[in-house]
Amino acid sequence: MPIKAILTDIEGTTSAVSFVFDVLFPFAARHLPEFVLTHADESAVAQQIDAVRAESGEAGASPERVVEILLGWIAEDRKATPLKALQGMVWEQGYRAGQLKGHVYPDAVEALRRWKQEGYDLYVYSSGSIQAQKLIFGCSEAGDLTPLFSGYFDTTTGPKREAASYRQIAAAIGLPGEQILFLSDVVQELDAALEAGMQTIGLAREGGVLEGHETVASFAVIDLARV
Ligand SMILES: CSCCC(=O)C(=O)COP(=O)(O)O
Ligand SMILES: [Mg+2]
Repeated sequence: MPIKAILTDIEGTTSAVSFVFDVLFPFAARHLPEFVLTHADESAVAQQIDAVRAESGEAGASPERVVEILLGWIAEDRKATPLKALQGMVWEQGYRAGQLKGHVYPDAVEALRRWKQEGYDLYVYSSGSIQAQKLIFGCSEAGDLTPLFSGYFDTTTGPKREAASYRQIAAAIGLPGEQILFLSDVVQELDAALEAGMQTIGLAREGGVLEGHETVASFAVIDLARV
């Protein structure tokens, strides 16, 4: 069956790992403490603080202790849903103030635009929150790319290394897995998507092979007719 939709990862796939690690994460680490302490009583933030307490097992953690936990999670690149939600809120301030501009590889911008024009539906699945996904593409160096996308998925659907998450995404998109092509730089994510019946292509931007998956270094060489 032909591919009808493309589901793409962000970090290491459409966008440089260095942008996430050297720009986004340090920005969040710098601004998150004041953001959390200032907005702790607002419901959207309070809800995430409670989720940090639940996930860390520290039910009575003060807001200051919650900030310490969050900074530890940033340092270890933990894909914790409440951290990702709070990072998205902090990054929004940076993007709106013009301090951040989303990095998207030019080959990814070109291919995504072409695929959309050819009639493919495009979706995003990242550990970054849906808010953060809309920001990186909406405030990108190439302009607002959000009109290209038909939907966004994050860890509220499930972890990226579990097949069940991809089954749920296929059901939400309304297509059988075999008509969805998943792009990622992480072999465990590709394995999980394959197990759920999706087609896969690995992105190895520095070269190399993602074992068990067709691997390319750029979106420019992906030929959807051959998938
Ligand atoms: C949405 S940009 C921020 C990316 C992020 O926080 C992250 O953890 C990257 O995860 P990905 O699943 O895109 O590799
Ligand atoms: Mg990735």
